[in-house]
Amino acid sequence: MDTMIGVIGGSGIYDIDGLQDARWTAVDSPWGTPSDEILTGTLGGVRMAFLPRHGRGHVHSPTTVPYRANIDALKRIGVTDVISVSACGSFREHMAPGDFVVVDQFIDRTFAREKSFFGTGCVAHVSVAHPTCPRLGDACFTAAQDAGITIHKGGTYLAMEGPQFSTLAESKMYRDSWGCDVIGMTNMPEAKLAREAELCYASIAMVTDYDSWHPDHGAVDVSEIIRILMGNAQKGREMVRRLPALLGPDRAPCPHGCDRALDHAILTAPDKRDPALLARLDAVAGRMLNT
Ligand SMILES: CSC[C@H]1O[C@H](OP(=O)(O)O)[C@H](O)[C@@H]1O
Ligand SMILES: Nc1ncnc2[nH]cnc12
Repeated sequence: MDTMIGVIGGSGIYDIDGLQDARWTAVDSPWGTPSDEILTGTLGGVRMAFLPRHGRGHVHSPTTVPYRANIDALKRIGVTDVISVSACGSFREHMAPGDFVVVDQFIDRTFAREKSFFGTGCVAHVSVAHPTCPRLGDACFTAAQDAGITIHKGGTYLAMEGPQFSTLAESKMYRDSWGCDVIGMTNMPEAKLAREAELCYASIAMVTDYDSWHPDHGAVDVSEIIRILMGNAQKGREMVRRLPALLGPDRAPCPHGCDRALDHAILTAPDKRDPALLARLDAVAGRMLNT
């Protein structure tokens, strides 16, 4: 199978550079309109796809990002591996603004979003015990180190609904009681949906601030976030540029089974399945439903 690296760019990242044969293409999805057109091309002989999570011009809020359409559209055009790059606040002194974190766990506190491709007429339960792909995360870690970025391996991301930042009490609870390392508003349900779509998913959190717990930093200040974000975005592009050489054009099955997540997940009996839902699942779950 050919590798196709899909990059979902968060706040501050609305394109990537260096792609050969770059073109923005509208992709139709039965799950709605994706956040924007998708920028496709090749980098070092590997096919690439880039989707700005909030759309060019930052149109979608964390709540209204069309997460299902985005993941479906990426899978539909052949993406095999998804790298999410996101701005985040930090709960750890040593994860400083400007640093990157390879996220490997999440606590999902979002509540106003569609979180599954499945439902009445085709019920499925996938495991998200290990919600990210270590193979992909390791490649990002190496790429970032090669680019001279300070990057931390492993971290728990608290996904909040937003759009407001946390209260001081919430910030302290997430840090002290819940053991979270970083906080953002978008990686859930994105990571869960990627797993349902059998896509390898790695999340790189780019620290912009210390949220509100830090005694020396006080409240989160968007103008300061934007300033840090500009530097982070350039570093994020440097990391992405190095990924094709590390992942290569030929893709073996994922050693962690991300691409087989649906093997034992679908519960609804074949004769009870809703044809309309099955039709919408053509890209996400076609491997399981067309047999
Ligand atoms: C710009 S501050 C808040 C905003 O930034 C993050 O977005 P993304 O995860 O897409 O980089 C955060 O989750 C909030 O949506
Ligand atoms: N402190 C914070 N909380 C939530 N999302 C963020 N994105 C960037 N900084 C953040």
